[in-house]
Order: sequence, then C-alpha cells, then structure tokens
Amino acid sequence: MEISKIQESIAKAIEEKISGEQRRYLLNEQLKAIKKELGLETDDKTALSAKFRERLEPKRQKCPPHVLQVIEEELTKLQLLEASSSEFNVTRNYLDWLTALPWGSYSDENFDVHRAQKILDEDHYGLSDVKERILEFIAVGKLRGTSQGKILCLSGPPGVGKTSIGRSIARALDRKFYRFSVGGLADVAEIKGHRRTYIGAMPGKMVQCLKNVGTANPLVLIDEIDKLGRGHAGDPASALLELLDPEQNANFLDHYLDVPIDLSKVLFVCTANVIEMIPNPLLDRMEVIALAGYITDEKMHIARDYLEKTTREACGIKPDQVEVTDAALLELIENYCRESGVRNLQKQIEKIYRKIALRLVRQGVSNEPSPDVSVQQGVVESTDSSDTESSIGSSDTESSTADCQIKTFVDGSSCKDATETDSAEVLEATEPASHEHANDLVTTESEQSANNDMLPNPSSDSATIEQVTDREGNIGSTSVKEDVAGKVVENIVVDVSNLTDFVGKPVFHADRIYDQTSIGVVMGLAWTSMGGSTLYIETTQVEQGEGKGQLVLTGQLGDVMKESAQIAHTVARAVLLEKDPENPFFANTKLHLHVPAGATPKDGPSAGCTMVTSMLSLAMKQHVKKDIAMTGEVTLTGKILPIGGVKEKTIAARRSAVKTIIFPSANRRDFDELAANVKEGLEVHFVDGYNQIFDLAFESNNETIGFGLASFG
Ligand SMILES: Nc1ncnc2c1ncn2[C@@H]1O[C@H](COP(=O)(O)OP(=O)(O)OP(=O)(O)O)[C@@H](O)[C@H]1O
Repeated sequence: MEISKIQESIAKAIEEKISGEQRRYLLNEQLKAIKKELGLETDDKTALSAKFRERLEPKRQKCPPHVLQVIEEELTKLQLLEASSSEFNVTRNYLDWLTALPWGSYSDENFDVHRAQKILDEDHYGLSDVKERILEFIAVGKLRGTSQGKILCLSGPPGVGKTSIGRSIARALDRKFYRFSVGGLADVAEIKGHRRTYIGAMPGKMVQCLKNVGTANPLVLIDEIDKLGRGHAGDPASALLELLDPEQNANFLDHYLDVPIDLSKVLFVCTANVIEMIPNPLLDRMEVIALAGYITDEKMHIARDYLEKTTREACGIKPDQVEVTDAALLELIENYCRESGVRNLQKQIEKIYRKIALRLVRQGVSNEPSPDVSVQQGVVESTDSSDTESSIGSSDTESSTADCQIKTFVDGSSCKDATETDSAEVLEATEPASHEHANDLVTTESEQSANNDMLPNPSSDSATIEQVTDREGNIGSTSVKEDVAGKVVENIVVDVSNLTDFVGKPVFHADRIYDQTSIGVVMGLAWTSMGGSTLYIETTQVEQGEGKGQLVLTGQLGDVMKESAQIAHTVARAVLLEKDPENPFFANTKLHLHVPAGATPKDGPSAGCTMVTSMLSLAMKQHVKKDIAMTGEVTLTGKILPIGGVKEKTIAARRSAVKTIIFPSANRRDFDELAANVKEGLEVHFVDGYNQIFDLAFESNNETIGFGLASFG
C-alpha cells in the first residue's frame, strides 16, 4: 500500500516535470517561429551561417576554390549539428578562423628606393652597409615586381637595432608588421597549430598572424631564431623550415586549418645573436646581414639624434628645458654603456630624463598639452614606442619613492602612445617617426630659434619662464601653462660633474683592468653573442725547480681553449729554444695561466697566439708593446689560422683604446670590408706565423736584447 503510494507520487512528479519542459520547449519553438515569421530574428544557426557568409562575401572572388569548398561543406554541417553539441562549437570556431583569414588580399607594396632610403635613415643612424643590402633587396623587388622568395636574417649582439630595422623595412615596403619570438619554443604546435580534435585547439602562429594583420603579404619578424628549442614531440626547426622555405610555403599546411595556405608572398625577416646556432638547413636559405655593434662615435650620434629625442618626447620634456652636454654623453657611453648595442644607453638616457622630469615638476613646470595639440602629439609616434615604454616601466633598478613619483608622472602624462607588451605584436606600418638628421651632435640655439621662426602661431606666455618664452613652441606640440607665474624655471644641465646624480656611479668593467700590462699579461680579443670584447691572458710562475715544467689553467676554460693553452705552451717552448737555447725556463717552471673574469665561461682557439705571447713575456721577463691586442689560432708549428668576428673584435679593441691589432693574414679580407670609421686610428698587422707576432709584440725591446727571431712557422 505504502509502496504504491510512493510510486504514484514519483510518477506524478516526473509527469509534471516532463510536461513542464515540453510546454516550455513548445512555447519557445512557437516564439521562434513567430519571430521568424515577423522577420524579427533568425535562429542561431542561420544567424551564424549568415554572419560567416557575409564575412566571406568580399573575399569570395579571391578565395581559392578548395577553401571555398571546405567552407561550404562546414556551413552545411553546421546546420545539421545540434547547437548544444561540442562538435557544433568546434565547427563554429573552425569556420570563424576560415572566414577571418585574408584570402588573396594583398596590400600594395612600395618599391620606391628613395623613400625607403629616407625611412631607413629616419629610423637608424649609420648601418650603411645594412641599409645598402636592404635597398638592393627592394630594388630587385621593383624589377621583378615582387619581393617573394627571400628570407633575411639580421644577426648581431643585443641592442644593435635588429628588431627596429625589421620594423623599418616593413614601413619602407608599406607592409603590415608582425613579430613573434621563437626563443625557447619547443612545441611544433606553436608553429603548425593543433589538430581540431583536441579541446582548446588553436591554429599556429602564422595563421594567427594573417588573421591579425588582415593581409596575406605582411612582413613577419621571427625573433631569436638562434634560440629555437629542441622539441620532444616533433622538431620546431623542421616546422620553421616548412614555414620559411619559399619552395614549400606556397602550400603551408596548418594542422588546425587543414587547408593549404599560400605564404609565398610573406616577407620573413629573422633575427639572431649568433648565426652558428641557427640550424643549418634554415641558415642555408637565409640571406644573412650582420650588424656588429657601434663604436663610441656612432653611439654619440645615435644617443643625440635618436634616443635622446624619442626619450625626451616620451617624457613630455621640451628641448629647451634640458641640456645634456657632449661631455656627459661621452662619459655615459665610455663608462656606463660599453657594450656593443645601445639598449643600455637608451635605458640610462631614460633614467636621466625621468629624473629631469621630476625636477621640472618639483620646480613647478607643467607641460601639459592643450587639447588641440595633444592629437598632434599622438601622431609623433616613435617606431619603438613599445620598447621605450617597456624599459621605462621595467629598467630601473632603484625603487625609491622618488622614482615611483617619476613613473607616475611619465605614465600619466606622456607615454600614452605605447601599446604593445606581448611577444607577438602587430604594427601598421605608420608614417615616419620624427627623427631629425642633424649631423651635428648638438642642436644649437640658433637652429632652435630658426625652427621657431617657422612656427605659425607662437604663443604669448608670460615672460617669467626664460627659455620657454625665448623659444616657445619649439617642438610645436606643447604649451606651458600659466601656473608657474612669478617663478623663474632654469633649464637643467646634465654635465660630467653632476652625471652621477642622475645615473649613479659608473659600473666596473673588466675589459681594461690594466693600464699598462705587466710581464706575463697580454690583451686578446674575444667574440661572444654579446658582441666583441677584449680579454687578458695572465701567466705567472708558480715554482721553479729541475724538471718542474708544467702548466695549470684556470678561468672557466672550455675543452678547446684548454687544448689551445697546451699547444701555446709547446709553441712558446719551441720559440724560446730557438731564441735563447740556454734558457731552461719552460723545462723548469710550473706556470699558471689564467683568463679573467673567472666567472665567465670561455672557449675557442682564437686566443692561441695571445697565450704564447703571454708565456714568452714571462719567460723573457719582458713587457709586450703598450696598447697592443692580438687574436689568432696557433698551430703546433706556429702557423696562425683565421678567426671569426673581425668587425666585433675591432670595435671592441677601439672601445678599449687599443692602438695596434694583430690579425691572421687570412682575415685581411674581412678587415678590408669594414667601414673607414671603424678602422680609423688603428695600426693593424696581418700575420701568417708566430714569428711575426713576436717581432711586433716585443718590438721595442728587440734591440736591447738583441733577438732576431729566425723564421718560425
Ligand atoms: N643605428 C641606430 N639608430 C637609432 N636607434 C638605434 C640604432 N640601433 C639601435 N637603436 C635603438 O636601440 C634600441 C634597441 O634596438 P632593438 O630592440 O632593435 O635591438 P635588437 O638588436 O633587436 O636586440 P635583441 O637582440 O636584444 O632583440 C631601439 O630603440 C632602437 O631604435
């Protein structure tokens, strides 16, 4: 009895529930039908299909037939699927990607070489050989009518402008710009996409790029290609090869998209610090353009004409409110920023300008732009605004309250135009950044006032602010408000004497630890991914005694360098035997050879001749010639073999005030190709055998000791 009552009540509850749902479903369907009848709304699936068709319509003519066919099939499938099913979502997303891609839509390319030259000059100082190569490339594009089929690779140490040159090329060619970094990338799916069957599947970077830029011929900058990871599932290098190779990429197959896409019109530019690390099949297909680094003089120009200008604008400071003297800039370059690139220099300049901004604000200056000119300011966008912003936000190591205030000031008032933060970015190739090309290091007062004369509507601010009233409206985009009335605001001068107030004390650099090298110490030249640098080889005597001849090595030397030291020991012994047969130094002395700095791992054979010289200097108790540096691999018989990184090493030598360099003869061609300003003031010798190095290194002492080395090697 009880049981039948319970059963009855359960049956009733279920019936009520079912009929309620049926009722709701019925009413919903009726509502939809009525709305459809009235033309108020189409159902979800129809609306979706209509949306996709509408998106496809403008591209239909240019869209390849096989893609159109897939889209049609998928649209039919969409109608048949239940809207709540997971497959419906997969199909919808797939259609979304398929219809969003810029099938066959290309932006008009600009092959105007003069315009390209202007743009490249506007964005970068110097780099004439690099610019020339780019212009040649554009010229060929003009003659052929297309620039397809080339992969450029810009290689060089960090901060020499590889990424920003990439951007300039996009601007010069009028192509859209997209950048993504493959540093550490180990998953092939990042490039080729995931198969649609996986939950959360996405297409690869290239398809994302095309969707973002909206044209099928952008310039794609692939950053850090030398740091490509090694994948556990699939090899990213092979996937990149398929992407980059002009023979294959006309039919690039993304796993997600599953229809071939034509990437043959995409211009690929890669960047790398060391080309040796790029997988060979990739390197084979690239046209490598090397950027070696800058000498002091070039850095001065870059700082004055480019970095200072963009930073000043980014900080909202007017040219007449600040003066950074030549001497201060030189000090900054020589003692704070000795590396090959200019990124650190840019950071230091930003640091100075932030501090100046704070001082100006404390003095009561307000450079707030009036509403009508703020628009104008937005246009004056640096091509590198992102980099500027990211370093403004992150470079400073001091975290004082003052700095926080400065940051607020900078962010709030002037860095509005910076946008990108991600590793992938899209840039419309915009019109020129406002770089000037003054050859002089300083924009003189007369130039400034000449500029003023050309300005149409000089403001009539009160005479209380000296420089402002003198040169009002100099950059034509800001005006000083009256709120400092009655107060004289002086422009801030940054000179050598007060530079430490802005950037602190200079950092210690180990590249010139000896003013005059002592006995057993010789300067060599090294080449790393950070550019060239000088290094010292130090040799001392540990103990002496009959038959104690031995060599101890320190300084984090790799296997090749250790072997090179052993070879040097043997060569030095042979040289001494030849010069001074009675001298038993090497046979009876335990030597210690060290290469500072001990924390930096070093390897390679190019310090061979430096090691021999260092050991001989100790054995003969003679200094080597002042300000001499050398590089070259030495063989057991004393032959000198060629080395790499001639330009980087020459620049490093100049940075360290070296006067004489010794290079292997086989590197003469590399040296001859260097720009005149890089070679300026250097006495360079090319040698085949160690005997010539001996003569050069111990030159001044030869007469005194009466050595005349017979041919060795
Ligand atoms: N010749 C130059 N003239 C003007 N500005 C330059 C020049 N070279 C570099 N810069 C500036 O230096 C900054 C750093 O350059 P960029 O980011 O392109 O370096 P990079 O070589 O790509 O470095 P990384 O290898 O670390 O990616 C940029 O703001 C760039 O505009």
